[in-house]
Amino acid sequence: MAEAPAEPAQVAVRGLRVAYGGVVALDGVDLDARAGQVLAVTGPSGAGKSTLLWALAGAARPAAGTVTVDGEPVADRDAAVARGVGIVPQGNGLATVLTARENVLLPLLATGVAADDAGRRTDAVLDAVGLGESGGHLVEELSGGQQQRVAVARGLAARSRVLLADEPTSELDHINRERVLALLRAEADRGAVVVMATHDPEAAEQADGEVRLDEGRLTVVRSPQ
Ligand SMILES: Nc1ncnc2c1ncn2[C@@H]1O[C@H](COP(=O)(O)OP(=O)(O)OP(=O)(O)O)[C@@H](O)[C@H]1O
Repeated sequence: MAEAPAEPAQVAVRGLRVAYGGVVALDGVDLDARAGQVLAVTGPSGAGKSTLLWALAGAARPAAGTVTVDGEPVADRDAAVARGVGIVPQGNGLATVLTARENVLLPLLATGVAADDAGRRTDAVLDAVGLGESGGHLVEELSGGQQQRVAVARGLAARSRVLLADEPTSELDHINRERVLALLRAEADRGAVVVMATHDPEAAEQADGEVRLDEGRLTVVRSPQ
């Protein structure tokens, strides 16, 4: 994997339009997201939140406009990964026939992290999400909320410069939601750009800023302080 620069990331979206056939998912979206801040993306179902996150992750091809990280266009997923952009996808994207620990560990090994470091990181993030005792369980044996926390752990383990989290608390009880929000806050404090799509008004409230999508159009609800 190309080594991502150590400096804080700058994310900029300009005039972004993404369409799936005749369905316009994003239309003329402008956005800046800064290191050290958690930005919430809210809006009704189908408004374009996941599409925006995938565009930031280099996995949605714009019909118009640009997504840049550090001023460089994010043309595809490889380019995004090279700039240190990671995503916790909606629905978790875990391999259900692997253990929780393997789901966190294997991507680290695949990106060249040394085995002992990868093992330590994996155990630390599973502990952080409250799953230190469950690492050996197959994902398919875990509850939906436990699976969601494994996906968050996997996102944390990557130590991304830009961490995108799509509904990371949707399956969680109060205690675990607060735990995950605190971990996302810690990622921002570490210097990451954190962008979180959420339906949860209380989660959005805890973010530094909030933008809302409605039928693919973005408005700023609260500018980051
Ligand atoms: N792969 C796809 N093919 C066709 N249309 C799609 C595809 N993905 C999303 N869409 C459409 O694009 C629009 C935006 O979808 P998106 O998933 O980005 O919304 P969302 O705000 O994340 O919704 P939710 O809150 O329900 O997850 C919707 O009209 C959706 O039906």
